[in-house]
Amino acid sequence: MSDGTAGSYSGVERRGLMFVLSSPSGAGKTTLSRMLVEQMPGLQMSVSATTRPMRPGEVDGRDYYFVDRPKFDEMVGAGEFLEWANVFDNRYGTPRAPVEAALAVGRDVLFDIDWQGTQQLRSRAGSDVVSVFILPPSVQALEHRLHTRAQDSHEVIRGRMKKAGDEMSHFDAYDYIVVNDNIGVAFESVRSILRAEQLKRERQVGLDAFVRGMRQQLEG
Ligand SMILES: Nc1nc2c(ncn2[C@@H]2O[C@H](COP(=O)(O)OP(=O)(O)O)[C@@H](O)[C@H]2O)c(=O)[nH]1
Ligand SMILES: Nc1ncnc2c1ncn2[C@@H]1O[C@H](COP(=O)(O)OP(=O)(O)O)[C@@H](O)[C@H]1O
Repeated sequence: MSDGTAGSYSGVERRGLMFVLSSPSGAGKTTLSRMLVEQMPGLQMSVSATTRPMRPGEVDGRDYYFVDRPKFDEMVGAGEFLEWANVFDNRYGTPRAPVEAALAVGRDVLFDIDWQGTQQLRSRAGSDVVSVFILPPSVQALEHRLHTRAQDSHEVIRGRMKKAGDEMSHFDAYDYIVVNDNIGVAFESVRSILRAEQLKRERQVGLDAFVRGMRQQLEG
């Protein structure tokens, strides 16, 4: 089935993009990421490595690669990360190889990373990066969501609420801002952003040849 880009008609691949979602903890990026991967064909989630403990229900290799600090540092030393950062006293990094493999075949990659990682990706990949910052509708809603997720201790939640303001202060470095109040509305916004970015002229490699071919047919 065609995805509606010229590439899928002419046989020329579309240029893959790097789609980044960031937000303060609890604003909904994991939920939105899962919905996107389920509903957008060809979108691949980047699975990060982290030194933080696994939460109930998380699966190693699906949600994160859970590694200890020496292993993480070894990966840093071997240049295995596209970017990495310290977040909430733990380390998080994006493994380079799967991202490069996906982009090489024109697939889009979805990243759930913080503002520091987004900045690093942007400085490496420039206009191939599209970034969206997710805001909660209110501080009360954010705190409520962290408690109802029920996966972190009260102390951890307090720490994350304290850092939410810092994370939010970086909203102005992002291309798009979505307030996640109603999840269906927020999802539709994020999905539309991705779809529009996929259709950007500069991402559709081979348009010249495609249009030239049709013009020749019309003239001949
Ligand atoms: N720079 C960077 N940040 C990451 C990476 N993976 C996750 N994060 C960020 O680390 C923060 C904490 O993530 P997590 O422990 O899963 O908590 P949650 O945001 O409450 O679900 C979030 O802001 C994530 O976006 C990564 O590979 N690199
Ligand atoms: N729009 C929303 N309305 C109500 N609850 C939400 C909404 N979006 C996400 N949640 C819930 O809030 C909690 C935190 O969401 P999550 O996606 O884990 O956030 P993050 O990945 O940004 O930390 C989860 O329990 C999730 O089900």
